[in-house]
Amino acid sequence: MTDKPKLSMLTLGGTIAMTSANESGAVVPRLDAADLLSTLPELDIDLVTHDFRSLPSPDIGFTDLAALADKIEQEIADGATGIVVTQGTDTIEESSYFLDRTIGGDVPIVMTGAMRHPQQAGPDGPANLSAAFVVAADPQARGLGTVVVMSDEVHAARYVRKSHSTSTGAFTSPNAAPIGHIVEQELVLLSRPRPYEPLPRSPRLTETSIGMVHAALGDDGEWLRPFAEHTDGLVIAGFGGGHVPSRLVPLLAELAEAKPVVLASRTSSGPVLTRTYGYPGSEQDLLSRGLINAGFLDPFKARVLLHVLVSAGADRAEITRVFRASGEIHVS
Ligand SMILES: NC(=O)C[C@H](N)C(=O)O
Repeated sequence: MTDKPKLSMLTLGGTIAMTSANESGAVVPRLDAADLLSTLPELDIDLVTHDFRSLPSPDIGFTDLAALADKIEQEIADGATGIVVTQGTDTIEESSYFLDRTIGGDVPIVMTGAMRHPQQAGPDGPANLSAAFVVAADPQARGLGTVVVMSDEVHAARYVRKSHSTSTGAFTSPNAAPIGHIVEQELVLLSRPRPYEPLPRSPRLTETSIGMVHAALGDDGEWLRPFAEHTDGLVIAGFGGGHVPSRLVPLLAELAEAKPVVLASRTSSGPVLTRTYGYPGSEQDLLSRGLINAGFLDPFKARVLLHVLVSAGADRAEITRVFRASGEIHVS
């Protein structure tokens, strides 16, 4: 009998696991869980490891995420009290949100990665991985859902963004703040996001296609109709509080009749408005034409959520209800 935390570690690749394959020095994913663990002091935990994928994170897709979620649920069913996932940082804000929305229960899922690869001076991977184990092993983390641990900060999956392309402090929670810190190898928890009911993962996840379009100055939207034809739903990342050029309005209204069209903001923080502006192409105009308000959800997380809902066959009323609940800021 042991009362050590029983953790499972799954590796997906990313910079944390990259080394150069030739003299060019350019790095690719090559390291496995044993390599990553060899950089840490001995851990006082019961640990099983799974080398799940070895990908740069731009290559992770919904098929990988669905398989990862299934595997994590299996690990939890087998008694894991915490899960650590390593992956590339480019898409961790999306994959963490996918896991957060589709896996229920209290077992914390802690994702981490690195901004500097192991061959650079001062690689951050070992420190991030060590911090991820601290969080996953701490009973306070039960019920937190999926979190991203980077630079000794704990970010809720629903808020976290990669906000810088190279900094080791790249991860922020623009609409909130980190929900915790790691101090002297211990978790200091500041707030707890309100738990969600898990959403179903449909087998149709892999064949669903949700498009995302950013509003841009002077865009005439000529290309939008052929683009939209190939999608099952759209996320429009509008200017400011949720605005587009007025000439796009008739087409967006037409599309919103045919498929779910979600309105987010391209600004990276702050919500889509509801009652400030009334000009053609404003938030009020678009919402009155059937676009669904993403609230505080950024366009990338809105796209993940719409993907999950559309693939599961949710109707417009259900999509609107889930977005209304998900677009709020929930901490206590
Ligand atoms: N820092 C990183 O991990 C970036 C890398 N391109 C990835 O996402 O796989």
